[in-house]
Amino acid sequence: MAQYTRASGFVGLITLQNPPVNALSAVVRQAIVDTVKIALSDPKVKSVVICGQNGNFCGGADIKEFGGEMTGPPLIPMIHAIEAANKPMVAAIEGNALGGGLELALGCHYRIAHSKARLGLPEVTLGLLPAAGGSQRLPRLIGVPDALDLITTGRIVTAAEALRLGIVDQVTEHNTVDAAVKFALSVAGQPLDARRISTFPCPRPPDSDALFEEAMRKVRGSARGAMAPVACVQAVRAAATLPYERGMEREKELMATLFTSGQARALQYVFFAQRAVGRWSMPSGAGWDTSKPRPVNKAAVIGLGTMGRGITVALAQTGLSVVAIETQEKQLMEAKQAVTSMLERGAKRRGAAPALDRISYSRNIQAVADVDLVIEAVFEDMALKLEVFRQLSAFCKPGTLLCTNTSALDVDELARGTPNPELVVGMHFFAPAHVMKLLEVVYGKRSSPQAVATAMQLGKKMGKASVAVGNCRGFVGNRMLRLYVEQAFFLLEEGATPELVDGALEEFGFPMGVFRMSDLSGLDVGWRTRKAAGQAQPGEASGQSARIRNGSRYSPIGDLVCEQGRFGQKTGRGWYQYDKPGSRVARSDPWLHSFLEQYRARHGLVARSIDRQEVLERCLYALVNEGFRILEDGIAAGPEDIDVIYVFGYGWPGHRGGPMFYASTVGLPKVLERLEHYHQAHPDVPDLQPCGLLRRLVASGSPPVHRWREVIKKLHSQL
Ligand SMILES: C[C@H](O)[C@H](C)C(=O)SCCNC(=O)CCNC(=O)[C@H](O)C(C)(C)COP(=O)([O-])OP(=O)([O-])OC[C@H]1O[C@@H](n2cnc3c(N)ncnc32)[C@H](O)[C@@H]1OP(=O)([O-])[O-]
Repeated sequence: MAQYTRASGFVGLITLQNPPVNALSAVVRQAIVDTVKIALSDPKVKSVVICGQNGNFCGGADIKEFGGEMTGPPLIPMIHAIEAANKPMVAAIEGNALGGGLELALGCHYRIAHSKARLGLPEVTLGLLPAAGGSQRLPRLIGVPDALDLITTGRIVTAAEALRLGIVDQVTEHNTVDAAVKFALSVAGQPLDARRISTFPCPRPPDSDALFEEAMRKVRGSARGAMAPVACVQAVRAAATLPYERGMEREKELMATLFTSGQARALQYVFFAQRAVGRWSMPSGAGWDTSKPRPVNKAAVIGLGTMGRGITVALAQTGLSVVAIETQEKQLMEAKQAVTSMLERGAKRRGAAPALDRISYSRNIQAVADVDLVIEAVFEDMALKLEVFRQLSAFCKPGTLLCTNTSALDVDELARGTPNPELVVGMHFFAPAHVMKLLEVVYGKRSSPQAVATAMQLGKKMGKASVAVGNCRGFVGNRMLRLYVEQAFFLLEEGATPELVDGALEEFGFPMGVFRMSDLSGLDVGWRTRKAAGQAQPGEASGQSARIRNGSRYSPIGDLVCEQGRFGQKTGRGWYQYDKPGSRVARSDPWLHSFLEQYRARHGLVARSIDRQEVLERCLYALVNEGFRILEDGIAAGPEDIDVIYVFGYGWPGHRGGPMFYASTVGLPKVLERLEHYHQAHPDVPDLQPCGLLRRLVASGSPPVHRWREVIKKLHSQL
């Protein structure tokens, strides 16, 4: 819908009305076409202002329409008609002007933005490109380098930066529509040819071929197989090398290759999955719409190691007051310095003032007396955490939420150590905590829905993709990861190399394969977990028993490599070798290859040729299978929860949609058949046995992923 009114007697005012973001649905597009016609034929009207209802200009094309047949007037001619208008068309931009919304504004002759407005062409994040003239008009307006940056990254800019770039003509602190109407009156009757961006020559940067080759090299390097960033470079290149009409044809061609691609569907699934996880629920039935969060005005962080420092920064950047507590003087001073420089760097990037004054530091745990929520981030040791929770329960005011950043310990056991277990939840951040977008909010058996609601709301405030999950060993992310790593170890036993396994996973789209990632995070981290679980046993046992734990196959390869002091980048040796400790460039290590041959010989294992397909199937299907078990156990409410966790916390390529979405694109019957095949080949690996829920979904005709929640709900209601 779009409403037409007159403002100040001579200005036609077109207001987009499609809450919550005024997306350009078919109905809205038709209404724009109609109201623009009315305004241009209204003799009283000298100029026209286009704005959005509810302080939001326009969130772009209606993504919900992409899955179906496109109806209604197309965007491109609609915007052309606005640009060709014989009366000044002024866009009054409040809130968001994104994608087709910014393209609509670029079709106008002038753009007035509120200082809090956000502008951008994020289509690439949806597996698309700006296909309503954005890839042709933006380079003509702001130049190729800045347009390339915005279009290939999908970066959203503030009004201040948009003014500096030349995207908008004016920024106002006051009512934007009033300012736009006043401006529209001031330009009434002025010539417009010089304001029609599509007629602008596109400034050709010196040596533009080199610039585009460099841009292409860069996006291919970071895209990890994603098609859209590459198409975005090609579209902007068309703007720099072709006349506008031919550039628009090229834009259309490129968009056609993307629009129906699996990658675009996967990224749009991730977009809606991110919104779906915000509508969280617990097995009790309580959820986002029935649980009111408690207000959090002041928070505390206990333990200022790497995680504690990142969490302190993430909290302070929300505008909250934070008490940062570390009992050791030296660590406290070091942490203060680290937090200060992280805040200053972040503020510089955002062009804002660092929130240094929001943080107070203390060595005394009693400083938590007036906070609303505490996040504990001390060393991963149950006895230590229980002691901290005991003290917190003594010093915190009634009702203070006690959150733990543990990544592996039992949240219920921690809660049992306090007088109010209903106030205890896990807030599992990912390193670096002020950068990584994922937050697992872990509810225990006694956690109150209000505690979960509060943690989820705080997560959203920190800009996190927050996912509510049940308490179990490894929660969701790490629980699935164990199966993925285990298969990688087994593949080494059977003849693969770290290079082969990592090559297959990186070709799939992961930023790093399992062994390069292990070298980065430190092999000793996993070793400590395996030792704590009683799996890793010292020394080199030989024979079958060395490779069996609790009746199942176990690979001691990782333990044996650690016993050599090879912990990865930090020791300069791990699965790969590095020039020196701390360096990041991995090189194949002949020592590791001969170690693998000797290991196989000692255990009577014969290496066989393994291809990339088998690597993918074993590592990814084992992880997916555990995902189905997690859904079966009710630890995660739906596939979207698992997929958001893996895309925003474990480097799963967004253009593959996440593990559960990926399984649905491969086809559940295929995943089931392959798991049965590998379980038959490896009967000593019970985790390869297909999960009952997977069998059930296949038996019920493999419904599309967005319908799995129903099947799961029915399954749980029958239990
Ligand atoms: C031709 C052209 O070149 C191409 C092809 C395009 O234009 S492609 C499209 C390009 N546009 C985008 O990429 C912008 C996408 N949107 C956002 O980034 C954010 O939404 C937001 C604008 C910054 C607001 O954030 P928010 O945190 O305030 O609210 P929300 O929870 O996110 O959103 C509130 C509700 O609105 C829904 N929604 C948001 N944007 C939408 C859109 N463009 N289409 C359809 N629904 C949308 C969203 O699913 C949610 O629904 P529900 O969950 O309540 O049912």
